[in-house]
Amino acid sequence: MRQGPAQIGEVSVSGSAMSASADGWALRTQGLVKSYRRRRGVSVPAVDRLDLNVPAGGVHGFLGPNGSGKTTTIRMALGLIRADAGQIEIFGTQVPQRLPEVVDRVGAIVEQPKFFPNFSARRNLELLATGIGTPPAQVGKVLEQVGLSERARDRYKTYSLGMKQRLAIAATLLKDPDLLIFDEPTNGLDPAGIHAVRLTMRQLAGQGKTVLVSSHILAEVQQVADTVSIVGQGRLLAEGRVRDLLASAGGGFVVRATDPVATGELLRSAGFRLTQNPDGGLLVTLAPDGSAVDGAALNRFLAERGIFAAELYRQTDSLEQVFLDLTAGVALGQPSPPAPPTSPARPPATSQPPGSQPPPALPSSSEPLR
Ligand SMILES: Nc1ncnc2c1ncn2[C@@H]1O[C@H](COP(=O)(O)OP(=O)(O)OP(=O)(O)O)[C@@H](O)[C@H]1O
Repeated sequence: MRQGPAQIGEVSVSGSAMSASADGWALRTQGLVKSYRRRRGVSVPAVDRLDLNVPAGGVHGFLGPNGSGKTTTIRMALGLIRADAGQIEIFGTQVPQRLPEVVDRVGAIVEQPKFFPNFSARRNLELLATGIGTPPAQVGKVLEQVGLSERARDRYKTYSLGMKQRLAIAATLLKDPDLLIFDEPTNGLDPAGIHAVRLTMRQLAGQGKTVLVSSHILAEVQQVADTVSIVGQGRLLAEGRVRDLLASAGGGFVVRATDPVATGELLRSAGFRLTQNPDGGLLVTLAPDGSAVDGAALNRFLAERGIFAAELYRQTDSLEQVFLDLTAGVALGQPSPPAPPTSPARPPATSQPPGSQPPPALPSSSEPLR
């Protein structure tokens, strides 16, 4: 980082300068760049001058559409691939240069880990624990932490997808890390599985850990994250507390119809922007002309096509809407909007466990947000 660790946190919060220890941040990147070479030798940036600030403690959502550079960023932070430029710190320690110093404080699921299908969950974890020199007693503890104690003796191959994912989380907990990095942990899970993983993430945060969770489903992470970084095309679009970002959102309309698939297709083909509402129904966030949705016009549009919504109501709280506002009118796959001005970081005042205090402020969301 440009600032040495001692300066990290020399910031102004509510008008008063305060300093935070380097541990005030779990992970930070500055000017991070990674390009991949495509056919004909053209280099395309997957991560583009990314400044990421993940406060220590709490759940931090790393959000953005498919292909926005989340996995690439995570892989660089874990030393799995090399950055072209920029810097990364984990708990104030520069990585990958000094990764061995912090590696034990980090647990990550980037791809589905391999477990032996015919071994029980407990046996699989015992093998892993032996491999990394963790006391076997830790196995029972991590199974308890992810709510798998009851099924620990069942064979891995009999596990549901959600249980497999929770076992993967348990594996990352064996080292009792301070920072957990989960790349799209709810991919492919049913609502019950998603709920269980969410609950696990909240519980881990409650124990003072930092959970960095990436997802392309903004609405889903909105329910579990204290703070988020929203990226688009490799660049930071917004960062801050979820509640601050939501306060800036324009909202949309939720439509509940008897045939949500057909209704969704109809709306999409007419040019409406929509997404799945986390509590059910379709969340229509933008009218075909890119303007805010007019509830009466939406109702009329549906009725004229023989669709009578069982419910249609205004929904104001949506990170999806924040994202759409930030990329206003710029369709995904188009050039990204200019990067937000780099504002000085606002790290937590202390490194207390997050469960005991509200999430710390992040770089001002008022800068990148309108
Ligand atoms: N090994 C690779 N070689 C070439 N291009 C790559 C490679 N890995 C990723 N990319 C490209 O880099 C961009 C960012 O991909 P990345 O997987 O980091 O995005 P993501 O935000 O994690 O997406 P998703 O939500 O789909 O997982 C994409 O355009 C992708 O096609």
